[in-house]
Amino acid sequence: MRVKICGIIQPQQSLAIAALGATALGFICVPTSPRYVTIEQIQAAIAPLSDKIDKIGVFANSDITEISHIVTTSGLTAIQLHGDESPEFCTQLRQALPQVEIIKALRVRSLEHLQTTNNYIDVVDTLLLDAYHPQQLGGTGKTLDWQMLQEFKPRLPWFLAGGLTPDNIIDALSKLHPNGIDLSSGVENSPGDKNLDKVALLFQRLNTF
Ligand SMILES: O=C(O)c1ccccc1N[C@@H]1O[C@H](COP(=O)(O)O)[C@@H](O)[C@H]1O
Repeated sequence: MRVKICGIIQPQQSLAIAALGATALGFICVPTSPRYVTIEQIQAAIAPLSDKIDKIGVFANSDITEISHIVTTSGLTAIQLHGDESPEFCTQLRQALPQVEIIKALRVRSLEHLQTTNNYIDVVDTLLLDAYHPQQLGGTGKTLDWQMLQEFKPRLPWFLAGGLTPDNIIDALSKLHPNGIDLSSGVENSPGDKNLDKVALLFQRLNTF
């Protein structure tokens, strides 16, 4: 299972989190986020990492020129689209960056809204489900209604996100079977400052599951 730790700012934490077992690290490229990182910060955080670690840039409603510039200059290997990007936008992004994994995040508002993931099946590689928050785009610590996801079995691999912590992860995985999990605020001291003890506890619990 893929394990993504998102919202990393400090280069030394990226290496430590990869060493603890993360398969993917996420970097927030959304300027309004308290976890926002510049291209230079991403380069510094990525430099010591092995090629086996996925380096995912998180964007929300950015244009293709900007995404392409950040991805190609920073060394990111995947793009997470966390805004209101349409399937047509994803198709155009794929044409611009054919080698890069595209992950479409959906901030799920309802069971009906969840069905919109069907529109992305042919145009992205991976789906990600996060909780809806009326004021914030992500990193909210809010959990999804896991019961609502019981029947979610898309044709694409998917990440479960939204309010996951070392304390609720086993409960989540006993109810749902995502291909990956994504944690941010549930393993940090303050926005962007990850708590390495919580990350270690997460992997300890995952290893016994
Ligand atoms: O973390 C942020 O600040 C952020 C800002 C804008 C878009 C997405 C963001 N983070 C994403 O939020 C989810 C879940 O976070 P949490 O575990 O509930 O804190 C995750 O996919 C992050 O990539």
